[in-house]
Amino acid sequence: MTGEAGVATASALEVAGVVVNFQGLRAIDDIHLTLRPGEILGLIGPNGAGKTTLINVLTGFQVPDHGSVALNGVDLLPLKPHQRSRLGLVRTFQNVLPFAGLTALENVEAGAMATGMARGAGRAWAMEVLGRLGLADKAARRVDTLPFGEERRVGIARAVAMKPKFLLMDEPAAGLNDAEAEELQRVVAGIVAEGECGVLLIEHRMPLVFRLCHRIQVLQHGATIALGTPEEIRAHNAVRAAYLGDEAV
Ligand SMILES: Nc1ncnc2c1ncn2[C@@H]1O[C@H](COP(=O)(O)OP(=O)(O)OP(=O)(O)O)[C@@H](O)[C@H]1O
Repeated sequence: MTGEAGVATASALEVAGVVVNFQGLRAIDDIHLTLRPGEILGLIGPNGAGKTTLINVLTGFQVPDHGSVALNGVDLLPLKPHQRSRLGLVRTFQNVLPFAGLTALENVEAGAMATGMARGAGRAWAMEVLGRLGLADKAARRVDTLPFGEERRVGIARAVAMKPKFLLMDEPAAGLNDAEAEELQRVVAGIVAEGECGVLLIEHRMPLVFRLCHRIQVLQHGATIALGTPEEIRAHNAVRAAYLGDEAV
């Protein structure tokens, strides 16, 4: 949908015609992407395809040379990272949980407070989010004493406490064992089902991506080479040749 000023107004995160150059290297080459509420969109591609650079464009850590990024019709490019997260664009990091010395509850509370909630309401909301992610009985534990999979889930809980409209997940399953990855899959599906938020999932574990995502967008050398349902991507010859190889998905 297009409004009077030619700005997209649909309820979505919309990337149009984004280009990023690094000293002669075109890291992102005319990317278009649409993420809707309630949708899990996988972003996959070989190392160096441009996935992290695109996330940095979305979150405001990389200024694109061309193109536009809009959230529910609001132009994000003039906004700073914290302003974008206030609008509901929230990111989880691969291996970073900055408050390792704090409890699970304190970490998730930090996410709640970032939305501007008062302390009491923030604590209650943080407890609710911990409960939703199966971590209620870990609230008082310092995160650096938790198993790796639970520590990772606390990081996701902190992002969920920020009430994202769109959640950007950068390799959430990296380093998890199979049981933890399966639990993560349930958690991500639950976040989308309960919160009506949309998830952009960057992940190298293909079985997880193909089970979880509604649509998958495949990047190579900074450009989109395929976009479709998991079934369509599985059957896509160029994707198999470029990336999936013999991996069973
Ligand atoms: N700050 C930078 N300066 C110069 N080149 C960069 C910079 N950041 C990324 N690149 C290059 O841009 C290209 C895209 O990198 P990017 O990290 O976005 O890929 P990726 O798909 O996230 O890869 P991976 O799966 O390994 O994380 C690569 O060729 C990379 O070397």
